[in-house]
Amino acid sequence: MKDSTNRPLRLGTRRSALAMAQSGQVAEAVRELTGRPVELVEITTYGDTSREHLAQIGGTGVFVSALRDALLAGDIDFAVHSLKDLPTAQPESLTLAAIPVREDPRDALIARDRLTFEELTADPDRVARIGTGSPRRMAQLNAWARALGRHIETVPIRGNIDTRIGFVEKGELDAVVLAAAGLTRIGRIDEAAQLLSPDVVLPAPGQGALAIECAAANAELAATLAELDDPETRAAVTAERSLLAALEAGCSAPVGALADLSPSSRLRSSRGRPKADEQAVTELHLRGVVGTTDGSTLVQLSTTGHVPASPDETSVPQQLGRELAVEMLAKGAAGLMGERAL
Ligand SMILES: NCc1[nH]cc(CCC(=O)O)c1CC(=O)O
Repeated sequence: MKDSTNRPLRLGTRRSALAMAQSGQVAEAVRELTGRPVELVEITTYGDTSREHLAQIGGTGVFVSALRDALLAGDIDFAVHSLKDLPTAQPESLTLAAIPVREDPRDALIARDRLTFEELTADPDRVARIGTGSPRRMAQLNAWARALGRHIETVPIRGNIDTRIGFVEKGELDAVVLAAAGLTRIGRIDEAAQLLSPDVVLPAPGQGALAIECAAANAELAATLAELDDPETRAAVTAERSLLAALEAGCSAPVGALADLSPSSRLRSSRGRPKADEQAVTELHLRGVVGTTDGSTLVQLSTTGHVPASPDETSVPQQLGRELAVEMLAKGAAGLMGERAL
C-alpha cells in the first residue's frame, strides 16, 4: 500500500455477534494485506435498538445507515456489511470496494429434535410453528407446506441469531429459519437440522456475501481493499440485486434470488481450437421468486446468460437481473409485492 503511515485503519462494526465475527475476519484479511493494524470501532444502528418488526420499520438499510454516516463523517475508514442488508441504490459518496468470496447462500432450519421440515410437518394433528420475520421466508415456507399438503404456522419474530435460536431452545417455537452464512460465521452451523435447497427456498439477494465499503473520496484505500474482491461473487450478487432493484422492492419484501456461476466450455467464437484472443465465458443462472406471504401464489422464474471472464464484468449480470424482473412483472409479480403484511 502506498500510504506509508502506520496509523491503524478504523473498521466500523455493529456489536452483534454476527457483525463482530464478520468484521473480525475482514480485519484480519486487511491486516495481512496492508501490514497495518486494524482497529474495530463499535457503532450502534437503529436496526439494533428497535423492537419493531423489520417489515414495519421498512427493512431497507436500517442496519447500515449509522455505519455509513460514520464513514462520511470520517469517524471510520471502512465498514463491513452483510450485502443482503444493503439498499440496492449505491450512494455516489461511498464505494463498494470489495465483495469477498461468498459463504453458503442457503437458508437453514433449526428445529426441535433436529427435525427436518418434512418431519416437522408430518403430523397432521400438530401444526408446526415456524419463526421468521422475513416475508420472503414466510412466502416460500408456506408454499412448501402447501405443496406437501401440510399445515404450518409462520410466526413473525426478530432479534439477533442467538435470540432466534432461543425460541426453539425454550420450546416456544418448533423451528426457526436463519441464513446458513450467519450461523457459520458465529460458529453455530452444526445446530442446523437442514439446509434448505434453493429449489424450495430461494435466499435473499446477496445472502451470504459481505460488502466492504469506504468513502469514495478515499480512492487509495478503495484500491487496496479491492484486492479482497471476488469477481464471481460480485457477478452473482450483481445479478441478484439488479433483479431486486428492477422489481422496485425493499429487502423486507418477499423477493428471493440466487445466481449460480459455472465455468462454461463455450467460447466466444466457438469453432475449432481456442485462439489466443478468445475468451472463456462463465454461465450465469439466475433464479428469482416473489410471492404472497401465505404462499398461495409464487411467481418463480429463471434465466441463463453468458458472462465474459473479465474481472470487472458486471453489465451482463445487471442486464440479466433486469430482464428477469421484466418477465416476473409480466407474470404478475408487482401485485404480489404490494402485500407487505406479516
Ligand atoms: N437480516 C439480518 C441478517 N443479515 C445477514 C444475515 C446473515 C448472514 C448473511 O446473509 O450474510 C442475517 C441473519 C439472517 O438472515 O439469518
